[in-house]
Amino acid sequence: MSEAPDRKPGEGFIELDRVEKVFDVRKRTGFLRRERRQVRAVDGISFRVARGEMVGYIGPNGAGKSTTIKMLTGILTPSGGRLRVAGIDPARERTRLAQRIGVVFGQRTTLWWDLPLIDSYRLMHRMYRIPDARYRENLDRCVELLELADLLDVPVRQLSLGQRMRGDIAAALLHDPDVLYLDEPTIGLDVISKAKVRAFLKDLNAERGTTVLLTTHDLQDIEQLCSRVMVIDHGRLMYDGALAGLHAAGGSERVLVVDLERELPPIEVPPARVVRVEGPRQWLAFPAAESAAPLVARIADRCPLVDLSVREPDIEAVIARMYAQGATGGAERTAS
Ligand SMILES: Nc1ncnc2c1ncn2[C@@H]1O[C@H](COP(=O)(O)OP(=O)(O)OP(=O)(O)O)[C@@H](O)[C@H]1O
Repeated sequence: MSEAPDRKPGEGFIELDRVEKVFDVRKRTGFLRRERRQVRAVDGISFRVARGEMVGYIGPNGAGKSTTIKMLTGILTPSGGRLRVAGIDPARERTRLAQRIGVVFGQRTTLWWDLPLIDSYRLMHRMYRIPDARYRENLDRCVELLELADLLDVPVRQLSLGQRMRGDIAAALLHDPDVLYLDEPTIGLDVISKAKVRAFLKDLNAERGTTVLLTTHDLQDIEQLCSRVMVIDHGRLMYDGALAGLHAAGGSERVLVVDLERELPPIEVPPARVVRVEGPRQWLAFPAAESAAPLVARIADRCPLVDLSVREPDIEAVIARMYAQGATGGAERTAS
């Protein structure tokens, strides 16, 4: 990163202090009647993210994730509280902040639909006034690591979802941002594309110290990329800590699916338990916070194993269980 840090070590690079966002919504309730209602999308959230951290920001639909990200980019102005990114107030200095942040919305593209990919990059080169040498260097690096060389002359509308996503990630990084907001970057991607995107983000964070805030419904994104996860629901921060702690708080389980050479009685490998058997295939539930490797080794030791896969719990289920157990007190950090 070329710019000097704005914050002293230990201070938050992204700082939210009791941030709120209230929307006024008007709903037609009769021929001439309209009802005014307030939606508290973000309800007093406080957190700090240090420079170089990679943090997952998760929650059910409508929890307030996108609203938070929009306030962090300056698209939306908070209704209350204090918010700073790299020492900048996003709503007041949106243009200055734009030089420091990159944003990828998985469901939308920032690329020009009808233009070849490279033309979008050339336009961004000018829009962000990126020095030529820096643009070249960043572009070459992204093209190599995101495997974009054969795609540069292809119009964006002809790219597959996975290709387009890699193109979008490169676009967000050409100006060397210190912070990257990723909103569902692996949504709809196949296993190979997901792995490529995750590997790239990991390298980016390790080599450049880019601070990453990641919104996703895919727990594997979090597991592979983030040491810390924040859970938001109804606009409030419900959990802030390690993913393992979240699993433990919700008592959530993963499922190991094993294909055996032949039909066998249910395998006994506590604490895992067989939850389903269909011919030579068995499903074993085990605590999500534990590694699958020792379990697989124990099964392979005593059964003729042909194939296996691990199914992750979905985020909604983990959060629902966390509520059911009233376990938010298990958070490693204090949630507001
Ligand atoms: N511009 C708006 N006007 C009125 N209400 C809004 C607006 N934007 C969001 N909301 C409401 O604020 C709440 C939070 O929405 P938000 O999009 O932040 O949730 P989310 O966590 O990103 O959900 P998802 O996972 O579905 O994208 C929802 O109730 C939503 O309907």
